Amino acid sequence: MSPLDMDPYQKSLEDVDAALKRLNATLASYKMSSTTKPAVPDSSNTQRPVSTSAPKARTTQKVKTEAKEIPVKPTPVPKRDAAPKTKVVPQANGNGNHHAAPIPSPALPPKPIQPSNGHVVPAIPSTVAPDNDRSHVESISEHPQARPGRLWQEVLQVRFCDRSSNEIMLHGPGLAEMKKAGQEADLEDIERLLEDITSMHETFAHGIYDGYVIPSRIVLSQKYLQLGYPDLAAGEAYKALMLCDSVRDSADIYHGDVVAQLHQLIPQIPLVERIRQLKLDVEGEKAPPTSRAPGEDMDVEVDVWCRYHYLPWAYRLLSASLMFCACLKSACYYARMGMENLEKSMEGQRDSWLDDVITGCHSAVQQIQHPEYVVLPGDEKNFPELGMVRREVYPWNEWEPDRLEELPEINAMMAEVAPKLEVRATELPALAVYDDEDDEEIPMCTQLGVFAKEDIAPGEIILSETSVLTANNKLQDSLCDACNADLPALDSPAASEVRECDQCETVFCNAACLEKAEATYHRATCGNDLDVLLRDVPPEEAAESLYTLLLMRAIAMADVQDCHPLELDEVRYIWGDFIDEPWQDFVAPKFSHESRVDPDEHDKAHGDIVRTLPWSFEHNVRLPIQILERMEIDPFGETNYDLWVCNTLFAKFRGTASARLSGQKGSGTRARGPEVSAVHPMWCLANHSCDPNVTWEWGTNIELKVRGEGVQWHGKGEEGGVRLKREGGIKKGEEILNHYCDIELPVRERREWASGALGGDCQCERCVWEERHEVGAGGEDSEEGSNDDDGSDEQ
Ligand SMILES: C[S@@+](CC[C@H](N)C(=O)[O-])C[C@H]1O[C@@H](n2cnc3c(N)ncnc32)[C@H](O)[C@@H]1O
Repeated sequence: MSPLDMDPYQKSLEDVDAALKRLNATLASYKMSSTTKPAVPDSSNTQRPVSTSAPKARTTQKVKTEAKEIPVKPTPVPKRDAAPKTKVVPQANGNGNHHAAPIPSPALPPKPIQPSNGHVVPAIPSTVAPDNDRSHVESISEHPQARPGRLWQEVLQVRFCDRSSNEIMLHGPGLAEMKKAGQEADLEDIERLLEDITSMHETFAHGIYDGYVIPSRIVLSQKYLQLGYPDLAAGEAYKALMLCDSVRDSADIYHGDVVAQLHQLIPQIPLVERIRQLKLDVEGEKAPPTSRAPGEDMDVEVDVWCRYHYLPWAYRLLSASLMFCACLKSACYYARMGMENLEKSMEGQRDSWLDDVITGCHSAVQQIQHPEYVVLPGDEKNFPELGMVRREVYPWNEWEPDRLEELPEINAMMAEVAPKLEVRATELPALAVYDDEDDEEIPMCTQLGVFAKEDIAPGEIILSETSVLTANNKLQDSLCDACNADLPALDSPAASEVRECDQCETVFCNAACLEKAEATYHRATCGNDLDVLLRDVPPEEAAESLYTLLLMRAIAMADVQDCHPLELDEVRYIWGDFIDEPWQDFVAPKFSHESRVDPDEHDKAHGDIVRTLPWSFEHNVRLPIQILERMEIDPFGETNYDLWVCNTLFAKFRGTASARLSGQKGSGTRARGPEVSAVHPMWCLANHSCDPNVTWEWGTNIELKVRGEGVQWHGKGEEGGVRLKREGGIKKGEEILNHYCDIELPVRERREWASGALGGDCQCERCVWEERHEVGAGGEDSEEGSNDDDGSDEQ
């Protein structure tokens, strides 16, 4: 067959193969000559790029120090008896080239991708099933998975610097600004970005190792950033950084997979560029390769592409995204790491992005004027770390149910715990978007509420629910791990009922709780030391860590029950106080120098969308990834636990999880923040009022009890010298009104307490009246509340 008869694709493959062979020969000769040069240090030289480990030690595998790596925990041996699902848990392997036998993903038809030329081309196909040894990969024609499609081209084009001129390129190919940066965005741009994000999620979910392709993570991070999700962008950039880190460390659990993916990707980059990069590396002696084993020609390239293109992008995206999310301490930390890395690799070259991030963070700190929060301008280690991000049903979230359509299912669940109650749609003030300074009418929204199906007498318990979606941050085993009830005293008769897991000694209040735990979550957490991540935290972090512990339990439940975490009964019907703003109002973020250095511009990186979800790098990125790793769930390959899923879970837990101080009642000990928390999915459908008709109590079960009588408050008026109040008991059709705060407090304190759960200041009749009258009376609210509420609990 003459070359003219050949299919042009086949022809180009052969050309590339021939060129590769020539390249290998050239490389071999370079290597021969370079071994004679004493100036080229070996892989243990001081040029080894700094570890990207987060401010705290990263994974369960090892703690890295500057001088040496100290193994602290052997690779956990798989211990679950349940068959693995679609996930593949990477195994530590020493040489980095062998995988645990992967269970292939179910064969899903790939989604067609619309390329820019308008022709429908096949979707990015999944990577072919890996062979056991991929270190020999040298020829692109052996790897027919070269992927067509615009998106894959973007992945292939990720570049950071032009190494021939030693200059930093102004923009990576994926970070072209939207057509109308700084203005209402072009809907076509948005649609394209959303399609791309969804396609990438699908690729990560169904391609066996696609989650390990570093530039794919970078492109996804860039796309999130363009759509005003710097929180999600930070998550992807952090993952890219972890993967880059693993490339340089052959003992890292991800090393084999990441290197294998780069072996497959790099041959798809134009040969002329590959050769230029390699020649610069070999001739330049600027930054000798670090992770190459003898005879591994391809690893030279892997190292070069990682170090000069992927790693700098990961640092840029991570530090800038964290700054946009007001996590200033970690933004500075990663910007400085990025600078250090770049200076080593590129002879003192500086990156304006990273410089801007440092400037932007310092300016932001100077703007913070809080009497209780004083940070010295240069004290980066104490910069603030908590921001707010968008709280929404993400456009690609297919798990959120239409609760109005699924009312029959919800009511079937309600009937099991509260036979006299039913769930219905109701109109509520939309507090999260209401600004009472404006004095405008409060916008209303349709949500769910709980109603009586019949007349109910005072004192009756109308709902009794248990849940294993619980958490406590006490290190001592004084609570049942499943229901979080206090364990009986050792000398009490009930002590004989207490049970222990025979593998890990976790304690349960009785055999039923042990059984329930085993069936619903315990296998995922048994013996993997998850407690140490989050328990016994300082009081100021207690509430935050409880939400993360709830997240951990939800992940364990989904893993053991083999479902998506957003599908869990305990989670599915919970409303996360999402704010769905129309995309028409979205303002395309700018990525200019000004938008980075000026803190007033940082908010605009969120697309001018209302933000109500508290967010921190530690609790929303680093800890969730650590939790997954400890549960032996692959954070790169298992997309059910993506960081957007974690954000959605956090949104659902905030405002619905009940919390209490365990064992504090009358104990006389100093309060140290909430220690126990739980999500009861039916209980939390009842709305709040500061004049409630029920009280609640939480021990083993959570219970709603009908009040004997209502709260006495001035606004109810008087009749014949007697103050009026709500009658005891509940009439058929009446709404069940719970309370999310201590109703004996004055209005301002009640509002402050409940605002986290309500999304804003309570506007119930009592609050509105008391606020109005308090103002006239110099803020005094001397009214006495009913004692019917036990006041011991909080939500
Ligand atoms: C625990 S859930 C209650 C059930 C919720 N309505 C639903 O549809 O799932 C708490 C959320 O309900 C809404 N909510 C409850 N009580 C409210 C009130 N008095 N005023 C305004 N919104 C209320 C807030 O959006 C709050 O975040």
